[in-house]
Amino acid sequence: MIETPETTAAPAKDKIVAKDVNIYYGSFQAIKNAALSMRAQQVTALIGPSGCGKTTFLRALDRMHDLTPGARVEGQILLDGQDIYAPDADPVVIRHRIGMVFQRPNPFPKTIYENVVYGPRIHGERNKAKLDEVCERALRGAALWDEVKDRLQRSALDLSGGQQQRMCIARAIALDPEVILMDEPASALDPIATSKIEDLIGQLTEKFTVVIVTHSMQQAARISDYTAFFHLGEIVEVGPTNHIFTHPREKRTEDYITGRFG
Ligand SMILES: Nc1ncnc2c1ncn2[C@@H]1O[C@H](COP(=O)(O)OP(=O)(O)OP(=O)(O)O)[C@@H](O)[C@H]1O
Repeated sequence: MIETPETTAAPAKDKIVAKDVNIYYGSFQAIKNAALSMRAQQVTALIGPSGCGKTTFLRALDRMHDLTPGARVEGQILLDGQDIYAPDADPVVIRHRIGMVFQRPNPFPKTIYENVVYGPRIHGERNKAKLDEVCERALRGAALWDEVKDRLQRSALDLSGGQQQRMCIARAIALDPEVILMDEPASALDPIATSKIEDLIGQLTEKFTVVIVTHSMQQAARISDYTAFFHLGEIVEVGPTNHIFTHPREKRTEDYITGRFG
């Protein structure tokens, strides 16, 4: 067979694949039969109206529901083909490979340095030179090094909200994860700090796979490669972001992106 350029081009590899995922809080079903492939070193945005299940789905991707009383996840979530819910899968290892950044910056009441090296320290790293190197690399990766390099021993609580959020991203990077999950990481920030976070997310895909929940369709359009539209616990439509925003297949997606509901 003569191969066309389409068949020879290497498709982006799937990093996380969710199959037939159902998530319950007690008897309430928050996610229904969700299926989604999240490509390696791409940004996948999860959008949809409030309460549609975006955060619930995101938290399933690193087994955070293990910590929620009454929550139950059914189905498969494959990380590089391995089910993270398999009986022999270790949640500690999974959370090492998949980092999470929350909606509000959550610095610990410690120095900037201690915040960033927190993960490597609790995983047993004691070597000061190694920790210094991790700290610098993570802060550079989070585009914060130049702003804080002269005050690493000052309290992280003295940083601005936007700096705190980039420091939280540095704290996630310090563990050298493969995937970074972000739950509306810029929603508590002003437009300038938001724009810095958005620029940073673009740079993160040089190394990491990013999955981000956002309320802002403009933000999803600016920063993501793929977009999944959630509604009432279902993934209604998923595709390349420019396609979803210009040629949605489903009426519900079109109604949402044109502002008819949500
Ligand atoms: N811990 C919980 N216990 C019970 N129900 C919950 C819990 N967390 C979320 N829910 C419910 O699950 C549904 C989905 O919530 P979720 O937070 O995932 O939505 P969302 O799309 O992220 O919303 P938002 O955009 O407002 O943050 C909602 O009906 C919510 O009330």
